Amino acid sequence: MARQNTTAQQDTTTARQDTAVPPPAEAPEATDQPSPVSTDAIWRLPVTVCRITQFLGERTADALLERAVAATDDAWQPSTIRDHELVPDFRSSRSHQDFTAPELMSAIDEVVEAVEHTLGVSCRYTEPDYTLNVHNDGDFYRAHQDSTAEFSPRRLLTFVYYLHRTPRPFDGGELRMFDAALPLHTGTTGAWQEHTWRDWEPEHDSIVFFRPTAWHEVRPVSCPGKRHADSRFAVNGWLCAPDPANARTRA
Ligand SMILES: O=C(O)CCC(=O)C(=O)O
Ligand SMILES: [Fe+2]
Repeated sequence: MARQNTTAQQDTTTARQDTAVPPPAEAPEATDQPSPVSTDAIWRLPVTVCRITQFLGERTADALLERAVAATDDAWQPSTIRDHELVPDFRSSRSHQDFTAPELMSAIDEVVEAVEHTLGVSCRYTEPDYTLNVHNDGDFYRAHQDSTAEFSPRRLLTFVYYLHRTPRPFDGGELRMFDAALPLHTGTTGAWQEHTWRDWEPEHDSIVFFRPTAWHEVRPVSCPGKRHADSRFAVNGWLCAPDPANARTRA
């Protein structure tokens, strides 16, 4: 047990006692009494998020937003989860699979080394995989992980880049990042209602990076006018480990 320095310095009697050889410890009696020490302790570790604002700069971001707004109507599909399942009360938004943003990918390349160091991941030889997602009035995405041992384990780093018109034409839509709950004793992660979190604003021209195993959600969006151009736009993707199925076989 820690003791206060001041007491140790002022009280010489105590100091001498501290250095004396203690009497031999008696062997503890064997007992069937359960220990009163709680084994339900949980470490709550704030999850690390790397966030950069004004990431591409006004001109590039505004041009990207206009491209996103103008993206052809027929390529928008209701967003899916996991194995392309449609689960409207878990995820409500629309996704555009064919949207390309090479200027965003180059900018990510420029910062990825700093992000790797901060998050403790290595993205060597990874390939980006991304979609454009829009959330309009009433849309949301409930708490999930982007990768687990079973689903999409090749995703090594998540990025989400936000775009919207100014002033922000919607309310809500924060990215909620849950703190990691690490059990001292395996087998318990605590009740879901006890989890703690931090919300991040989906600010135009900002980007966040986090580990794909982190629990996160998109809070419901309120956009009463329901105009497509007033949506919360996000280019959301991952840096993925190469698919072993595509590896060249040795000659
Ligand atoms: O749009 C966001 O803030 C996050 C979206 C997300 O979590 C996802 O698409 O997996
Ligand atoms: Fe996600």
